Amino acid sequence: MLQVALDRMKNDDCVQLVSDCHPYIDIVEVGTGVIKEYGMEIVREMKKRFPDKCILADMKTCDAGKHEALQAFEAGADYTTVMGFSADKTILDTLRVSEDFQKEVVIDLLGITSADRIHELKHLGVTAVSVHIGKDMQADEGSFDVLTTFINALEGLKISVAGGINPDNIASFSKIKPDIYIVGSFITGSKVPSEAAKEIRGQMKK
Ligand SMILES: O=C(CO)[C@H](O)[C@H](O)COP(=O)(O)O
Repeated sequence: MLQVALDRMKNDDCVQLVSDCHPYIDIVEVGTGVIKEYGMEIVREMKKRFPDKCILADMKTCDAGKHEALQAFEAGADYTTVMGFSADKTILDTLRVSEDFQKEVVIDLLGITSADRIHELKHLGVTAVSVHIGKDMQADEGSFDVLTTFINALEGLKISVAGGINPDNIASFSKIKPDIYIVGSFITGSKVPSEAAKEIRGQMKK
């Protein structure tokens, strides 16, 4: 699946971009910064406007798990994100809320460097993770080592990948056999976002 990440964008531009890229995307990610700007209202609006798409609220929760998971799911999100380094209780609380709503928690592995934590997360009941090379880490080639380090530990999990994915580097993300490619800047920063989304879709097939 292709998840388009809406980051550093205005409300109307988010709506326009999803309308333009509609045939090529499966999941709409309302980025953390966009949520900080507009609050849960933007999640509510995206679900209302695009009921046929899955909506991911990139809450990046790291504490107060129950409250933030409730916020996301009550606003209509199908997925919410929780940081992998959070306390186990935070993760368990969000998983419990997701069961009540029959929605999904995606654990963001940003900042996790040891596969041991992935085994612990599985033990807690986590089923979906995002292997994420952060915006500020993308310049450091060493940050991409996790793609190799995590391969065995990821077995059995639903995997998303993110971190500056574009047609030139998508092959290096493919080696961990992701279920979901998360693409932000390459699509949102493109002159014709629908063409960029179509191109990524083509690369995903390859
Ligand atoms: O979660 C994110 C930043 O924290 C982004 O949504 C994710 O990294 C995808 O965006 P890009 O393709 O621009 O890296």
